[in-house]
Amino acid sequence: MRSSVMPLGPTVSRDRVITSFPKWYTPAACLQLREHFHGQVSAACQHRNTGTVGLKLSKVVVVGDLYVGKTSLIHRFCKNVFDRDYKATIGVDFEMERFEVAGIPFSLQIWDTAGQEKFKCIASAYYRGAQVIITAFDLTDMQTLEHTRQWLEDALRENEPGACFLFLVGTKKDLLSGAACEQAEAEAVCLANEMQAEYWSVSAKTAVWPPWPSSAQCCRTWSGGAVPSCRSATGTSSVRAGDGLGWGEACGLKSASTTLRPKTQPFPWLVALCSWLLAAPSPIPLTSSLQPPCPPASSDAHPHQLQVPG
Ligand SMILES: Nc1nc2c(ncn2[C@@H]2O[C@H](COP(=O)(O)OP(=O)(O)OP(=O)(O)O)[C@@H](O)[C@H]2O)c(=O)[nH]1
Repeated sequence: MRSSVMPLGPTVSRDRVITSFPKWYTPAACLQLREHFHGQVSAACQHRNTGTVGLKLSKVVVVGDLYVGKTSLIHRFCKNVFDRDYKATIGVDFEMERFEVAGIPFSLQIWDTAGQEKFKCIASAYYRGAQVIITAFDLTDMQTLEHTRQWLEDALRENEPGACFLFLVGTKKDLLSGAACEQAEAEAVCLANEMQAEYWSVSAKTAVWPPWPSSAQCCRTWSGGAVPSCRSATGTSSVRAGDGLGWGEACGLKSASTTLRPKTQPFPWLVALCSWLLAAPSPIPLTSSLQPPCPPASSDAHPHQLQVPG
């Protein structure tokens, strides 16, 4: 994983100061548990001794079919605007966002790539050096979900194996509801598990986060990096924890009655992304964050919840 040191810049805006990480979108859609944070990172955050983890700049590349809403997503996040008119991205575009995550100055360099075939050649030149690949698809057009495999494959080809954190993001959540939405999300969660990506459904239009999608209660069995299997389930008993490799641990499924807490952060999935990046900062090799995992702070550990003293 590559990372660069940034010069100290202006202070970040208040909504970019993150002191606790959000819960998963669904348990089945999440890969990262609190105990997966490297012990050194947790300790640095707890003591606000960020010198040990450094200032971070991370490159995020957003890929996916044309018209799925990549630009809209980024614009909502960076500028808090939504444009109903479609303007195709020509080649690539990029935005920079500064954060303070758990006391650590942190910058995301977000690359918006064109979905149109004719620009693919230009866009793919920018895949290299990504720490995060976000593969986006349109929840109302399941063909775009099928195409995410190819987009991801292309983006991964330009990067070192195992060097990127992956997200699968379903867009235009506001246009879909009920059974159709549940079906689309269930399929997407399965694919995300296969890709070893974290899944989120989002809407750039409403920026509102949906209630708990009960149909997405997929169980995940994961054994030491093998491709996970995925199937519907209503309970928790069939979940088998991974073999101690950290990322592979099953996701603490709760019963179908569990409800997603209300939105507390405008873009929890991007905050989740920060938490991933923070979990394995560059001075600490990624592999060392896998074993041994640092002990959970409490028995009800869940993803993205590294609390920092206020
Ligand atoms: N209702 C709704 N429409 C959306 C949403 N996100 C994007 N759109 C619309 O979908 C169209 C395409 O959005 P873009 O963000 O330009 O899509 P893109 O993936 O960047 O497209 P390319 O640049 O060609 O790759 C636009 O008309 C947007 O207004 C959403 O969350 N809800």
